[in-house]
Amino acid sequence: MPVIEVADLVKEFRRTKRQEGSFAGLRTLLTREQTVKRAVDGISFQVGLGEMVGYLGPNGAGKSTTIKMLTGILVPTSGTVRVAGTVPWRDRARNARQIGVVFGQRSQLWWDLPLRDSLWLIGRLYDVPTARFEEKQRQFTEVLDLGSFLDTPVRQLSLGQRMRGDLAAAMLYDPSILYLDEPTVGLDVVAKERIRAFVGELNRESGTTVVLTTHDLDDVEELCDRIVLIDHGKVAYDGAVAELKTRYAPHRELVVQTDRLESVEGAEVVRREEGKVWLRFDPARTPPAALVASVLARHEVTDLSIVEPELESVIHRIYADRG
Ligand SMILES: Nc1ncnc2c1ncn2[C@@H]1O[C@H](COP(=O)(O)OP(=O)(O)OP(=O)(O)O)[C@@H](O)[C@H]1O
Repeated sequence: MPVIEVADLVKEFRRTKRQEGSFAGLRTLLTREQTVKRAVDGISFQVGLGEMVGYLGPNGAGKSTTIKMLTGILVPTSGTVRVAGTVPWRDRARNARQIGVVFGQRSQLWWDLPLRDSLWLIGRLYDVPTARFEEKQRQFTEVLDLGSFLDTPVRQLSLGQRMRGDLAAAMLYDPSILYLDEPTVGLDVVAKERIRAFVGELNRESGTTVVLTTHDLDDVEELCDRIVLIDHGKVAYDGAVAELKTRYAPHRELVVQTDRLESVEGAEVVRREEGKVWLRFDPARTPPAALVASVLARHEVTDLSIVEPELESVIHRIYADRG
C-alpha cells in the first residue's frame, strides 16, 4: 500500500534576471525580466508502507526541492502529492504529526537550551502524553547514547551528538514516516554507523517508512533496497539497488592470488599486480561457481574473492551516459 504518492510533480522557481553592463541595477529593476528554473520536472513515484527508499541525484538535481514539497514547506507548480492521505502543503499541521524530518545541515533543536529541554518542548508541541514521552526519552537515550550530553546546550554539542539529538527529536511523537536529508554528512565512521543502526532498527521494530537523501552511498547500501535516482529534475531510475547494478554494471570481477594465470575461459584478464590477477566476467553467462572451480582446478591459488561493482561507479556511469 503506498503511503507516499507523487504524480507529475513540477516545481519552477522564478527569478528576476539581472541585467549586465552600465546601470545594471536600475535596468534590472525596470525591465523585471524573469528567468524560470524548473527544479523538478514531472516526477512520479510511490513509496510503500515500511519501505526505505534512497532518493539520490547529483548536486542541483532537485532532491531537496522534492523533499520540501513532500514535507509541505513548498507548494508545487503542478502535480500531486499525497502523504498518508494528506496534501502536505494544504494540511501542514496534520502532515507534521505523521512525519519526522532531519536535515543534516540544519537543526530543529533550540540552540541555547540543553538537549533535554529541547526534547521536552517538542514533546509538548506534539502533545505527547507524559508517560509516553518519558518512555521514548528513556529509549532514545539508551539507543542513541544521549546520556552524557542531555544537559548540554545544543550549541556546545559536536555534530554527531547534535545529529543524534535531532533524530530523537524527530521520532519522539512516533511519526510513521521519516525524511532524512544528508543525515551523516560530516560525521566520522563510528557516528555514521550509529545513525544507520538507529534508522535500520526504527524500520524493523516500528515499520517506519524512510526516505533518505544522501551523497554517501554507504548509507544507501546499508539501509535501502530501492533507490529513486533523479537527474535534471526527472526520474532516471526507480528500482532495486541490486537490479541497478545488474542492468548498468552486469560484470563482476574475480580477484585471484596466484603464481601464474594466462587466461580462463568465460572471463577476461583486466589487470595484473603483485601476484594478483583480476578477471572480469558476466555472471549471467559464466556462473561464478563454475569460474571459481575452473580456476582452482588449473592453478595454484592462495586467495580468491569476487568483487561487486560499487554503487557509486554505477551511478556515475548512468549520469555520464545521460550527459
Ligand atoms: N528558492 C530557489 N530559487 C531559485 N532556484 C532554486 C531555489 N531552490 C533551488 N533552486 C534551484 O533548483 C535546482 C534544484 O535544487 P535542489 O536544492 O532541489 O537540488 P538538490 O538535488 O537538493 O542538490 P544538492 O545535492 O546540491 O543539495 C538547482 O538548480 C537550484 O539552484
